[in-house]
Amino acid sequence: MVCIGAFDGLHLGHRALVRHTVARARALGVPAVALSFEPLPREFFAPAAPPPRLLLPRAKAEGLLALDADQVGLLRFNGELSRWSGEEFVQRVLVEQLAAREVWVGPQFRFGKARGGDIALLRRMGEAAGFGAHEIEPVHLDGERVSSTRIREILLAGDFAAAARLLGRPYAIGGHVVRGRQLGRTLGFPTANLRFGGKTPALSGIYATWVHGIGERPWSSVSSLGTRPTVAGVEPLLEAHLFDFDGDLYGRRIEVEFVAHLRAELKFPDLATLTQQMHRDAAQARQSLALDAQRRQLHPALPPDPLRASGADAAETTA
Ligand SMILES: Cc1cc2nc3c(=O)[nH]c(=O)nc-3n(C[C@H](O)[C@H](O)[C@H](O)COP(=O)(O)O)c2cc1C
Ligand SMILES: Nc1ncnc2c1ncn2[C@@H]1O[C@H](COP(=O)(O)OP(=O)(O)O)[C@@H](O)[C@H]1O
Repeated sequence: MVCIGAFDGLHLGHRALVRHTVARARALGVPAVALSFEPLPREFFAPAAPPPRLLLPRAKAEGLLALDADQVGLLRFNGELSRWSGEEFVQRVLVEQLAAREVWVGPQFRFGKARGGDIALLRRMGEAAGFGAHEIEPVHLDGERVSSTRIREILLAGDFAAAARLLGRPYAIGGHVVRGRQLGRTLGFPTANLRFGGKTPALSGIYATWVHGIGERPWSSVSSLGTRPTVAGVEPLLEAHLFDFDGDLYGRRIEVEFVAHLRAELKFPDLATLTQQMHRDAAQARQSLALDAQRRQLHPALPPDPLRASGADAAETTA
């Protein structure tokens, strides 16, 4: 049993597809395989200006496993794969490599050279090769289709509550804490830094955040996501300053959950001016988080996140 998709975000639509595939696999007593591509085809074709990503590759793979897929295949999307026709893709991957019994895809799924392959091709080749091909119904919320594009727009607008409803969990980015220039501590704002490995994050700015993976409870924090123009940075980084925390986080796996957008990233004339602003950001973040904590107590709306494992081994997602 195989499902295929870009799966960026693992939103409600993706989850419905994977869950359905897993249920069919269990019914037929065969393994459930979730197939995706890395880089995403759109990243491969636009290396200079890659489209923003909701989910990093590792988070995607972990998220698919957390949804009970038995195997996750991330096909390396390179020059060769990009030249395979739809027919070649079906023959080589689905028939020869995976011997699929059934293949499930989302609405409007396209594959193969020039996006020439579609559900009709899957059905035609499936009849000849002996596998079934099916498309799941699109998932709607509030009268609109759930899509990665819609979620990117909502995140950019800073509406994290709406994004959480479409994702089925709060938006978060996870990873291992790396060393930076060790400047933060001299400003009074040490920050745990996460990198994006050449991917373009879907967000930019300063945020009130909860950090998961430090203790039992989410840790209140203020985070900056951007290239740090004040210190002539280039690479995008997510930096979380944890309130009332003192300890070594290098190498630790954390997950940063976004709660509120505070402001855009700016280029300051000097570090003193940046630091003054960071104090204001911190005060604002504490306020937002206090409100968020209250709201959650009153409306514990979201179900437990299957993508968020316990503690430091949390899935790298929104994840
Ligand atoms: C709350 C907060 C707000 C920030 N805002 C900006 C900003 O507007 N512009 C900028 O260039 N860097 C900003 N930064 C990033 C700092 O430049 C960075 O944390 C500092 O250079 C320390 O870097 P280091 O972790 O490599 O030591 C911000 C960081 C935090 C924690
Ligand atoms: N309150 C805190 N918030 C975030 N990191 C902290 C905090 N206190 C100590 N640290 C540690 O300090 C490191 C960040 O210090 P910083 O001077 O910004 O160095 P770097 O440039 O390497 O990120 C973090 O990776 C973590 O190990």
